[in-house]
Amino acid sequence: MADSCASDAAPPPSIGGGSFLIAWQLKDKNVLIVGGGEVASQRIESILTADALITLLAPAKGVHARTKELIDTYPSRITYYDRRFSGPAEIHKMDMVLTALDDVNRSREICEMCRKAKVPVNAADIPELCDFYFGAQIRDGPLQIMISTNGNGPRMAALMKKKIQSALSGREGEAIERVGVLRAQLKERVPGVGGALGRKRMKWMSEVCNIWEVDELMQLDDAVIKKLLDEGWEKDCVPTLAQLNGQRKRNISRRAASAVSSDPNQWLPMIGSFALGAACTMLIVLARKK
Ligand SMILES: C[C@@]1(CC(=O)O)c2cc3[nH]c(cc4nc(cc5[nH]c(cc(n2)[C@H]1CCC(=O)O)[C@@](C)(CC(=O)O)[C@@H]5CCC(=O)O)C(CC(=O)O)=C4CCC(=O)O)c(CCC(=O)O)c3CC(=O)O
Ligand SMILES: NC(=O)C1=CN([C@@H]2O[C@H](COP(=O)(O)OP(=O)(O)OC[C@H]3O[C@@H](n4cnc5c(N)ncnc54)[C@H](O)[C@@H]3O)[C@@H](O)[C@H]2O)C=CC1
Repeated sequence: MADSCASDAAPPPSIGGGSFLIAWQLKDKNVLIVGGGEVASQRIESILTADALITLLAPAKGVHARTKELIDTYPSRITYYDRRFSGPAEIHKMDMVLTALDDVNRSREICEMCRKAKVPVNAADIPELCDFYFGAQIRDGPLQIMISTNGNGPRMAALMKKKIQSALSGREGEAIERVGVLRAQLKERVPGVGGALGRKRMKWMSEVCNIWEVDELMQLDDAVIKKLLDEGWEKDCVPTLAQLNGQRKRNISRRAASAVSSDPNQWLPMIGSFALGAACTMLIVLARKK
C-alpha cells in the first residue's frame, strides 16, 4: 500500500546541482597557502581582503613578483616560509588550506590530508577535490558580488563580471554602508531580538530600502538618520528624503508609502489601463472625424 502511494507521487522538483554560496568570515583565522606562483598571488589578495592570517609555503626561487610584493607589504598578515610543504602537521591549526602548485600529485596528497583532518581545502588544479571554488568578484565596500559558473567556465565568470559591473553605478557600496549605520542606530534605539518588535524593525528597514534611491541613501549622514528615526520610525511611517527635507508639509502615511514603494505589478497595470483608455478615446475621435 505504502509502495503504491510512493510510486503514484510526483517526483520532487529538482533542487540540487549547485554549490552553497556564503560570505565566509575569515577575520584573524589561519589560512595555509601552498605555492607562490601567480595563482597563489591572486589567492593571497582574496584572502587578505577578508583579514585572515596567512601562512605561505613556497621555495623562494618559484615565488612570483606579485607574491613577493604582497609578502613584503603585509608582514603582519603573511608569514612566509622559504620551503616546500612538509606533511600533515602543517594543516592542523588551519581553518582553510589552498594549494596553487605546479605538482598535481602533491596537490592531491595535500587535499587528502585536509579531508582526513576535516580542514576545508581548495586545489587550484583539481576542481573535483575542492571543498569550495573561488569566483570572479565585484567589490564596492560592503557590497560583495561573487560570480561562479560552478567549475564550468572560469573565463565566462570573468566576462559575466564585466556585464554586471556595467549595470552598477559604483555608488551602491557607499549607500549600503549608510544603510548599515541607519540599521545599527535603529537597533540601538529599539534593542531586542526577534518577536513583534523585530518584525516591525525589519518591515520598516525594508520599506526605507524600497523607497529611497541609492543616491538618496548616500545622503544618510548622522543628522538625516536622526531625523528619519524621529520622523519615520517614531511616527510609524517612512517619509521620503524630500519629505524629510520639508519639501512637502504632510508626511505620507505608512500605507501610502508602501503603495508607492512596493512592486511595479501594482502600478504597471494602472498605467497600462490608462494608456489603453487614452488610445481608445483617440480612435473614437478619429473615427468620428472621418
Ligand atoms: C574550479 C576553479 C577552482 C578554483 O580555482 O577555485 C577553477 C579551476 C581552473 N581554472 C582554470 C583556468 C582558468 N581560470 C581562469 C580564471 C579564473 N578562475 C577562477 C575560478 C576557478 N577556476 C574555479 C571555478 C570558478 C567558476 O567556475 O566560476 C576565477 C573565476 C576566480 C579566481 O581564480 O580567483 C578566475 C577569474 C576571475 C576574474 O577574472 O575576475 C581563466 C581565465 C583568466 O585567467 O582570465 C582560466 C583560463 C580559461 C578557462 O579555462 O576558462 C583551470 C585550468 C584549466 C586547464 O588546464 O585547461 C582550472 C583547473 C581545471 O578546470 O581543471
Ligand atoms: N584555478 C585557477 O583559476 C587556475 C589554476 N591554474 C592552476 O594553478 C596551478 C598554479 O599555477 P601558477 O601559479 O601559474 O604556477 P607556478 O608554476 O607559477 O607556481 C607554482 C608554485 O608552486 C610552488 N611549489 C611547487 N611544489 C611545491 C611544494 N611541494 N611546496 C610548496 N610550494 C611548491 C612553486 O615553487 C611555485 O611557487 C597550476 O596547477 C595551474 O594549472 C592555473 C590558472 C588558473
